[in-house]
Amino acid sequence: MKLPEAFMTEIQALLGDETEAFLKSYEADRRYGLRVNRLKIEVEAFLKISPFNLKPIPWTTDGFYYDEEDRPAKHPYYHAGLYYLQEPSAMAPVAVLDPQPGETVLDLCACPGGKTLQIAAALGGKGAIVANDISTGRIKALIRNLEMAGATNVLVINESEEKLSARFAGVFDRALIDAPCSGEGMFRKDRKAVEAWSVEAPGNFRAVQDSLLDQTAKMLKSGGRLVYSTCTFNRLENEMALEAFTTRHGGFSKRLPEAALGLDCRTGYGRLWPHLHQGEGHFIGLLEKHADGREIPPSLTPKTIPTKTSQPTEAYRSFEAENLTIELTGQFYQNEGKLYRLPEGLPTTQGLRVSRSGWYLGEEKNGRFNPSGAFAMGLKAGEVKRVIRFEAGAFEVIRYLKGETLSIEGEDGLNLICVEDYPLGWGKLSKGVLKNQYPAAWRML
Ligand SMILES: C[S@@+](CC[C@H](N)C(=O)[O-])C[C@H]1O[C@@H](n2cnc3c(N)ncnc32)[C@H](O)[C@@H]1O
Repeated sequence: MKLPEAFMTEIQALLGDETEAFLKSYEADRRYGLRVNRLKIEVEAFLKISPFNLKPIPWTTDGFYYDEEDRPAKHPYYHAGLYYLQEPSAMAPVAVLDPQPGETVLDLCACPGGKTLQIAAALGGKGAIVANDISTGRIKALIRNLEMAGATNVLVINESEEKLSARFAGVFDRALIDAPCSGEGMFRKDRKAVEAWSVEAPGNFRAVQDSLLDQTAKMLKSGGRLVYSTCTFNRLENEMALEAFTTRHGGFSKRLPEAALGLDCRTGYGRLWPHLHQGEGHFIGLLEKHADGREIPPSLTPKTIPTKTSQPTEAYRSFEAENLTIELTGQFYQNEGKLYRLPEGLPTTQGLRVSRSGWYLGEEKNGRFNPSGAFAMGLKAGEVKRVIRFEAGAFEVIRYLKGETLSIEGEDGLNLICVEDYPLGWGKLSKGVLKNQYPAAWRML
């Protein structure tokens, strides 16, 4: 492959003698990655049922290489959200961020959401995530991915970093900036990325990268951790962006990623290279805000989100009593008949463009509550009174995922349809006929 001269000069400066090995890696086939969704299933349990040829990705505890011919996106387990398909080196930034259950985490450039899902799995449903992206068009895919994965504690926002930082000052324990960049790490898997690149490209991204860093600095708590990552190799968008940032903000210091992750840390930051790591490559900087960093003015300390209803309506509660074995707790929000459960402990979002206020439970129409597909995906089989379970290899499961009506035995009424023990969606059974409620947008083609 012909690579741009200016790009190769920078690679030579970074890699010296290793440049040849780097170039040779462009002849190798790309590797494919799958990350087990621990919101749905433990890694050990997944490995027992997985029909794929999996090999561990060294810098993760839940990521695996699979063979292209495995076609995991075609399997019912994919529709059950048991895993997410993600480029292997893209799994490293969240491994370095290392979010903990109960924390409040910002994912500033979140779409389409691979890293948001990884954060959600690490939190295990405890704590809250704000997933933001400037692109209105890309948010839809993010919401769909969150819903299918059963991530219920994510607030999705579609705002600029300036508007966000004005509202979320001092709120986050950890923040991820997976920044827009010149995409040099995409050259091997996408030849069009080479054509789109120009000598000016790295410099063109710096202004937005600097702004994302500056605004995130305000949003972290003292002692909070920031991961800045890109899928590009040049120093201008990586080391130099972070050195300039720490010069502008004295309250931050550089930390090295855990040695156990096996990243190349020779520049003082973490890197994955296609000739050293089986993946396309990534840059990862880890910074910590000093505990004695600038304090947040009291007027900006977070208040709980004000809600139109803090409790769900009668219609929801009667749906719950009829169909579930649990009673949902927490704070709820109802807007134009649509009911959400809010993530906990976040400031008010009034005046911000909120694309999804947490877990979308369903819609009330004419006094009746109709549950959403997202509600089904956030539940466990044991939390619903009537459940229909299909084997992964059963032809009914494919017919259900295609939106077809099925003739099956079971208890009349609303049923949670599962592949084995893992929810896929709802269906209403009446005298042996299952009316399919699988969302049209999620159907298998
Ligand atoms: C590398 S992609 C993020 C990938 C994502 N983190 C994932 O793992 O799926 C960069 C994202 O940054 C978004 N973006 C660009 N400028 C932004 C800004 N000023 N604020 C927030 N997001 C921005 C783009 O729309 C794009 O979705």
